[in-house]
Amino acid sequence: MSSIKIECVLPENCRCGESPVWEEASNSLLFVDIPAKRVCRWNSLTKQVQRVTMDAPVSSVALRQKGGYVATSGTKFCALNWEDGSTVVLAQVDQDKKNNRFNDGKVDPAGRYFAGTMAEETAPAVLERHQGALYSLFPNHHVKKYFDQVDISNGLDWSLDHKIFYYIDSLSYSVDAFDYDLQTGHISKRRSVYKLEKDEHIPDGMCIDAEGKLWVACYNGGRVIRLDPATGKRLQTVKLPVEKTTSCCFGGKDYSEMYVTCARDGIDPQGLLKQPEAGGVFKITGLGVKGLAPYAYAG
Ligand SMILES: O=C(O)[C@H](O)[C@@H](O)[C@H](O)[C@H](O)CO
Ligand SMILES: [Zn+2]
Repeated sequence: MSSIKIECVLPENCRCGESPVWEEASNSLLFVDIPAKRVCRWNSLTKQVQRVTMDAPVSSVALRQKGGYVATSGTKFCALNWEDGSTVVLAQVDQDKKNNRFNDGKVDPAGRYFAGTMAEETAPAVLERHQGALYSLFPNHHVKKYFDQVDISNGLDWSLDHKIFYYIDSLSYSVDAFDYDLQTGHISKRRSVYKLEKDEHIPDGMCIDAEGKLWVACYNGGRVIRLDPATGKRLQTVKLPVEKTTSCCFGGKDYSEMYVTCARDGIDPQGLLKQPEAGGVFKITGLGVKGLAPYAYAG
């Protein structure tokens, strides 16, 4: 039996931390603080954080094969030059929906950048429904729209054989799967693989491990859960000392550590006394399972 250890490695006080991504080349964790319009890079060796502020809420960040990063900011897919903080717009979506912004995003095994949108929230999980859509940015900067009517587009990842795309629309309280065609980037045959239980609250960010099991961060549930998408069973629950856990990824040596982001917004002063580390970045060790390296955008 492995012994699980959970520690807050960075007390960043994120209003809404999200999109943790491990960058092996720099031994760093990238993540965003959405309403703070900030992309952060925490060096796990020096413990130093670098921060770049963008001009709109930034909801996800990903590696780029050419160097630097890509990010979703407002309703734009952008390239981000880390050295000088400059951005270049690669594409824009939802131009007819002024109140929309991107939410979670991730690069697929072929180098396409997937990300979905949502209406801006007036409070956590309070928003105009069915305004979002799911998109991907191809390496040639062409945008493909998959479907709309999304409430809160959230966690996403691909199966180890690249034949399944897993996806969360938070307010459906479901983790869904689609057949995936890696060659074309097409998805089909949507089905649910897991419905959240009441005390698990809202499914948010998600990542797959090296055994093909899914890890889902439960917003308001203060936990990450491990699911077997083949059987629809929950295999494990790992509780954290903060309630608004938003997303998770594997990183560190051989991707044997899990990093979890969380939010501080929406917790009253009384609540913050009980969870002073809300908005920090957490590291979980001793899970006994590894993750995968993130893919980098190919455009
Ligand atoms: O982290 C995200 O993905 C959203 O942008 C957040 O706002 C929360 O998920 C949401 O409030 C709960 O559903
Ligand atoms: Zn999210």
